[in-house]
Amino acid sequence: MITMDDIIREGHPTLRAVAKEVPIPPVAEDVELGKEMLQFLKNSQDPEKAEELHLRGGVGLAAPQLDISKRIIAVHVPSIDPEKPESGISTVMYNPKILSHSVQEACLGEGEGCLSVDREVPGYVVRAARITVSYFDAEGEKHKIRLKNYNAIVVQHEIDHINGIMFYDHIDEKNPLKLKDGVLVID
Ligand SMILES: O=CN(O)CCNC(=O)c1cccc(Cl)c1Cl
Ligand code: NI
Repeated sequence: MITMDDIIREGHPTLRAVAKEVPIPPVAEDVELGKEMLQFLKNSQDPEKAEELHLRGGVGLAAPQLDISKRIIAVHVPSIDPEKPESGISTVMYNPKILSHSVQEACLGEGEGCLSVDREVPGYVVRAARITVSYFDAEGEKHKIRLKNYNAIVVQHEIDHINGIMFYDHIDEKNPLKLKDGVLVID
């Protein structure tokens, strides 16, 4: 079971490496890893389990954060609207790839956090508001999906991880709360 002890922190070189593509269909070890990454996210969002296991909450996780330099990410973003269960996303992506993205940009009003960063880094992380992502699932099936708003932001944060990019690389140091016109602020 993955716990916080398995997560490497900033300064560890693996967080700055470009991770390697995995064989498709994923081998058993990579399938198992994906399952454990998704379970970690679910545990981290369960108040009892999170307390019992001392987990910080997370909506995404990338294999490099476990010192595994492979292009595997997991996302578990519950839908905020029970009437629209499809508005959340819960999946493991192998070799995810952003095929295209909107010109329109977006950021989270509260900024972003990272389990590999043991400090608050204030500032807007401006990303594409909408993305089209292709990825392979645990069975080796290819998917092509369009994401927007919070789901799109989270997947971009995770794909950054497999490219050695940290969320604060996107923050304008001189003026972290600067917002260009037209950037959608997501709350
Ligand atoms: O790489 C994944 N993590 O570090 C897990 C912890 N961070 C989050 O869940 C998180 C928090 C805020 C905004 C975004 Cl986009 C994300 Cl992803
Ligand atoms: Ni992160």
